[in-house]
Amino acid sequence: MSRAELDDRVRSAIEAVVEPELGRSLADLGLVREVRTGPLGGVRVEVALTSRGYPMAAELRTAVTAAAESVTGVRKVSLDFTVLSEAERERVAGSVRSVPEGVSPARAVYAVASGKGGVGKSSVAANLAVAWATEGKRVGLIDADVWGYSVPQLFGIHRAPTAMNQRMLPVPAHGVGLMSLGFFVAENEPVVWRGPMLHKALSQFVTDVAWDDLDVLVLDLPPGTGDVTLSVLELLPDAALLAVTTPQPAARSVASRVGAMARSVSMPVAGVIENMTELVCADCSARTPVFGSGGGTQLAAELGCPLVGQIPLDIQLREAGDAGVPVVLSHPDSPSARALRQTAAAVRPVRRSLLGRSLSLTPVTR
Ligand SMILES: Nc1ncnc2c1ncn2[C@@H]1O[C@H](COP(=O)(O)OP(=O)(O)OP(=O)(O)O)[C@@H](O)[C@H]1O
Repeated sequence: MSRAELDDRVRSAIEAVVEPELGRSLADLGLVREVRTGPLGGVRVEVALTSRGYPMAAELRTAVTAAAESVTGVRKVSLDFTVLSEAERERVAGSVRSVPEGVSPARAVYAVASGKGGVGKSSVAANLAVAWATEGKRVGLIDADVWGYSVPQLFGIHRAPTAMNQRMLPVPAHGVGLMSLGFFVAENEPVVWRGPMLHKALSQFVTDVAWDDLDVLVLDLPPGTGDVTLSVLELLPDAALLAVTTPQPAARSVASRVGAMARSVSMPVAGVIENMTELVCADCSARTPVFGSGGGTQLAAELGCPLVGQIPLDIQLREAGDAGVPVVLSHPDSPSARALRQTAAAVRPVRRSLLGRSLSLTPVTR
């Protein structure tokens, strides 16, 4: 094969790599500056980064190097990064889109809620998002749990999002685009904002973020039935509720208030997820219902929706959350990861009834 042919093959392989922040190929974004192969299978590659402090350089280096090395005849890859000029950056930024106000950024929107804190709502939301992403869906996750945000920790991300064309880019991690108030505050700093400011922040997370044609948008709601939940419903009227509870009667009865709130604003309930269903003994397979049993089934019956999943108590789930890699990725064969994947497969979109909704239609009289 001639050097020119090898150059072409390496260029095609590299150009197919997807730039993680914008979710588009390097060819699309025009970021591959140079590919030059030497006589002994050495390749010099130059790729332009979209900004000086580009946060995904390590990931991009790994992906570009692997793509070049996958071409037969390539022995050694040397990759240099440069940065787009202002004019080039403006061209790329011009293609950053966001959804117009009032239009849903995703085909399905699920608001994950619980009656009280600590039942595992955020862990479930994070793992469902990753499970859908591993199925090939384009998934976004908004951490609407503004006072108790845990998405940065669960995904191991502690940096602010990149801004482009006056839009924030979702922070990519483990295949999911993320947005969280936690990305904007120093670690452990309390959030003391009140209702209207939080509503504004959430509305920016929906309309000022470049969510690009998502299949699924997951919202991790704060526990309870407060203002933030109502704000979310106002901003994303097509959201369907996924109610998380433990099997305990007390947890179920608080969760049922969330269901009642959803009904009062005509929000459909896509399902109930029972978390911490039982502890499975690693050595003897004995199952212990630490938090009692029946809560999920009863809540589903009360809300008139399916029980879409039962997730066991699993130390690997807790460890994975602490390590910043959701359990469906870090321990895919663990009991909780299996149950979470099954749950993701069982959730079906539900449409909100048009009854009682004001439609933006004007009747025509002849
Ligand atoms: N099935 C499970 N097995 C083991 N540990 C779990 C399970 N589900 C959640 N946990 C652990 O329980 C703790 C609380 O979980 P998580 O933060 O997801 O709950 P939450 O309902 O979102 O809480 P909050 O509303 O306070 O944010 C975490 O340490 C998490 O790792």
